[in-house]
Amino acid sequence: MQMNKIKIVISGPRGRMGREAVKLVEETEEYELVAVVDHKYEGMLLNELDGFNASVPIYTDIEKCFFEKSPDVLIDLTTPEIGKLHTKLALKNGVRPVVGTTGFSQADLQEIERLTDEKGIGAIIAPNFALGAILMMKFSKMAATYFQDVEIIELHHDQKLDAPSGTGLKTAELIASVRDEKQQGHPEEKETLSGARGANYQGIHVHSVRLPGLIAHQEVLFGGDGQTLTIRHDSYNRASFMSGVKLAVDSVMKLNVLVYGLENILE
Ligand SMILES: NC(=O)C1=CN([C@@H]2O[C@H](COP(=O)(O)OP(=O)(O)OC[C@H]3O[C@@H](n4cnc5c(N)ncnc54)[C@H](OP(=O)(O)O)[C@@H]3O)[C@@H](O)[C@H]2O)C=CC1
Ligand SMILES: O=C(O)C1=N[C@H](C(=O)O)C[C@H](O)C1
Repeated sequence: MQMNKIKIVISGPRGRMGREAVKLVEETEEYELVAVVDHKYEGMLLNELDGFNASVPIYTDIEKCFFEKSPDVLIDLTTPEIGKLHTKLALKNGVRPVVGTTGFSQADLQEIERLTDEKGIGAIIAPNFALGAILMMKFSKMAATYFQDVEIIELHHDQKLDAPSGTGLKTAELIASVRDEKQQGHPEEKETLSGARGANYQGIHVHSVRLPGLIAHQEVLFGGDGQTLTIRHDSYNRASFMSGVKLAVDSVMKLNVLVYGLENILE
């Protein structure tokens, strides 16, 4: 009996994450890569570019791609502005988005949720696909019920466009959901150098480090009476994100709502 494959379009295939996602889709028997979306190379085949084997068309017009290829799922790994646009266009065209792209605001998430509800199809926005990072966030939320004082340090490569990272922000949101807002540090503390205390999400300070040599890392530091607890996760390559991409693609086919964060579907 012939299996119905999940038809997938990847947006941002030449990027650091996009290349890994192309490999994942090619290597997964139940998936079919039907096209890719880029902002250049219209009309070419992906395997005409260095480092690719897949003989699928490259589109620069995502709606034309959806119309001609009727995919089930869009995997978006682009930039904050393009990722938002692609997610909305996917939903408007009945395609289920799996979004790794970060830099979405609360207003963006609300608009996307409104679209999923209107269309009755699922979407997944995952600030981090790495299993260990999802556990780091879950453990941090758990620890925050015992330790109210916490600071987040996220560390990334220096080509990253958004700060704080999607993971840093999501971690702050999860912690804030289980603790009362509080001001940390001395009530009269003053920054003598602007930004010294980092960004502030409901009293949680988030510090963003950008350096060559790094990939994706985060420490969540909790302080209590005479003790600290540090929860740390490190991604040393982009393959670390791919089992989460697969989980998201498989899950989105069964959803009819927006899921923001893989912690909501990880069993
Ligand atoms: N959720 C997760 O687990 C992870 C999320 N990310 C996020 O994924 C996103 C991509 O990261 P990364 O791969 O490192 O970034 P890259 O910069 O390596 O890749 C982005 C790609 O998108 C391309 N692009 C730009 N505009 C368009 C467009 N209009 N249509 C299609 N493609 C376009 C870029 O092309 P060009 O280079 O020519 O501009 C580039 O090839 C980021 O938002 C990052 O934060 C990253 C890692 C893990
Ligand atoms: O840009 C990256 O590289 C990453 N982005 C995501 C984020 O903003 O949290 C996930 C991971 O940290 C890598």
